[in-house]
Order: sequence, then C-alpha cells, then structure tokens
Amino acid sequence: MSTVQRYELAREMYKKIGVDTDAAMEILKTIPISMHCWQGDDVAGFEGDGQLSGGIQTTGNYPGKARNPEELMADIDKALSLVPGVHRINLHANYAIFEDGFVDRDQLEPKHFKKWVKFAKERGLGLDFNPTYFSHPKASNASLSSEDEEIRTFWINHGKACIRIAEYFATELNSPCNVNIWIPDGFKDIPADRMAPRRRLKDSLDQILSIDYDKKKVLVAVESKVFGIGVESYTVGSHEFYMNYAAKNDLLCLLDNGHYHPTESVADKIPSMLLFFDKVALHVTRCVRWDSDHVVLFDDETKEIAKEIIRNGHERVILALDFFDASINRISAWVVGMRNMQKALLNALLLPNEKLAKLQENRELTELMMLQEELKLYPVGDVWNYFCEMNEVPQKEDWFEEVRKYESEVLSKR
Ligand SMILES: C[C@H](O)[C@H](O)[C@@H](O)C(=O)CO
Ligand SMILES: [Mn+2]
Repeated sequence: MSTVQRYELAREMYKKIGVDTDAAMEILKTIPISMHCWQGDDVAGFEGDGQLSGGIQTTGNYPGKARNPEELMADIDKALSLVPGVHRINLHANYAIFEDGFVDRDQLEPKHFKKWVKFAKERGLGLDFNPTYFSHPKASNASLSSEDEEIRTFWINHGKACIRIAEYFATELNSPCNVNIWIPDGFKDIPADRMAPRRRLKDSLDQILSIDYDKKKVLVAVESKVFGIGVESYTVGSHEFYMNYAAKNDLLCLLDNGHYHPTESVADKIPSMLLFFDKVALHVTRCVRWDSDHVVLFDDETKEIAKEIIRNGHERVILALDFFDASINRISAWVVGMRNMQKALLNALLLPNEKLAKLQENRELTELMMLQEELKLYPVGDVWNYFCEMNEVPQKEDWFEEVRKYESEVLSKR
C-alpha cells in the first residue's frame, strides 16, 4: 500500500473521532523549532580550544564533528534537509566568526555574526541567540553573580553586546529573536550566603536590560537550573529567582525540562506559566537521571510537553531544543530530535482534545482513561509519513541513508 493510500485510511479513522488530519498537518507546518547549533560540535564554538565548562558535559568522541563555521553550516544544512518544515537556528555567542581579528565576549558586535545572518537569510531561517557565560577563563568562579566587580562588569557587557546582536538578527531577518540567558553560577557545597550572589545577579540583569532595545524584536528569556556538575549544592539562577524576575520585568521564563527535579513535569508547568505570562519559552531535552542532555525521543515526556503546547496555543510557546550527544553521529542526533519533537506535536494535534477535555469536565474519568489509552495506537505514523512526503523529505527511516552517505563522503574525511 502506498503512503497516500495509508494516509487516506488513517484520515477516515481520525475523522470518525472528530479529528481533521489535513488541518493538523497545516498547523504542524507552521510551528518552527529552534535547532541548537551546539549539537554539531559538542558546544565547542569557534573561539579556541573549545573546552567546555559551566557544569555541563558532552560525552563521547564520535568522529566527524564540525571544526569551523563552514563545516557547521554544511552540517546544519544536511540536518535541516531531512526535517519537514521551516525552522530556526539557535546560536550561542561563542559561535562568533572572527574575520578581522579576535575580540573577547564583552566586545562582540553584529559584524561577528554577519556570516550567520547571510546563511539564515539565504535559507529563510530565523535566528535565536544565547550569551555564553561558560567555557571562558573569566567564568571559572562565577559570571553575572560574581563578587569580583571587574569580572561581573565584563559579563554585563557581554549581555548588552548580545542584546544588540539579537536586535541586528531580528532586523535583518525580519523575525523577532529570542535571547536566552543562562548562567552556570553556583556552589559545590553548602553556601553561607544564598542572598548576596542572587542580589548581584539581579543587579547584573537590570544593567543588561537597561540598554535601549526594541522589545518587539528582542524577546529576552531567563533559564533556571536546579544544579550543575561541580555546583551541586546551590544554583544562583534558580527557578524561583528567574520566574519572579521574569514576571516583574515582563520577560520570558525559559523552562528546560532537564533543569528540574526528575519527577517534576515541565508539561505540567506550561499552563501555569501561560496563565500569568503571554508566552513561555522551552528547551526540550531528555534528562537521564540528571541533566544529561540526551537526544529528544518520541517518549511520554516529550508527548506530554507537546500536548500542552497544542492545547494551550502553540503560538504562545517559543520552542527550542537543547541536547548535545557526542557519542553518535551528530547530524543523526539533530534529525532524530527535531523529527521526534514534530512527531510529538503531530500526535497532540491528532487527539480529539475538546472531547477529552469535556470528558474530564463531566468527570467521565473511566471513559477518559479508556479513550486516552486507545488513542495511543491510532495511526499517527501514517499521517507523519504523508506529512514528510508532502514536505519533500524522506519518510520513516529512509532519511538515515542520507546521513550514512554524508558520513562516508564528508564527515569521515575531517
Ligand atoms: C548550551 C546551552 O546554553 C545550555 O545547554 C543551557 O541552555 C543549559 O541548558 C545548561 O544546562
Ligand atoms: Mn537549556
């Protein structure tokens, strides 16, 4: 049976439960996912030795990682060619391209990202941005919460520089740029003063955001974390800190589902955030026992997050991925993660969400459980394959042949 025939059967099946598969695919096509550039080179960037710090780790030594902008851009192209729809690229500041001499992070300017803008423009992609407060000698103790005023000023200036660069992205690409602030600051052991570093972080953020910038073009988010490697006892940028800071200053709160206690559900946090904020930003990742940043799977956690995105209005969620696996082919990692996020969104779009909500409202909980379970085996895969065909990307596992070929022709020669 052809993909189209299978799709037609699936369409009828979904129609019987009141779900319009064509409409679901139309919506899916419009949901951009910000693909993180840092999966392509293990968060190394282009500044120097690429030594990663800040309590995050890539493990593995799979051959073929991108070593320069040209290789990273080529790898991004390859990955995106295997993902349906038009997406965004999420850049970190340590991916600046120095054509006329190196400058430190406090001196970064739009010109250091000119090549990225050209790359994005030619492909119709939006760009998002992240200041890089790790992998730097001045971040060995702390960054925006530093007790050393010279160090803190350096990082404040980095934050300001990044806002200017983000505004340049938004203007050039005619698409708002999400700037996400994450810092690794914290303590390995029990601190004596939990307040002072947070007071300094608050002041640093105030200073960064005091510059004049267009708030319609630059959407600033703050990302909390529960702990990092080497900073297990105390994190300055905790959830409560950032949620309050974001609410008071009309910023976005970014929820990374690797950044909470393992039994906490980010899916459950989404509607709560959306009752008090216009939008919420996400880093979708996979946490295996800790914030391990494994590749996103089509698993229950991702599916639950996707349901909340769809049920509460996808246009209110700024969706980005965040993982870095160096133990497998890095392009495959991107493609698996991106396609799985989309599959999870499609799965959510193909649920009779109104009917399910009504069953809950009417407390018909027996039927609700039964239906939610039966829906799990509906033919979402047939709709997904048709969606891939319609968007001219390989369906099922067929895309992997392309990755294998790229590995033998390009990656293996690096
Ligand atoms: C590289 C990213 O900035 C980083 O992963 C951050 O978003 C994070 O999640 C740190 O754990
Ligand atoms: Mn993150």
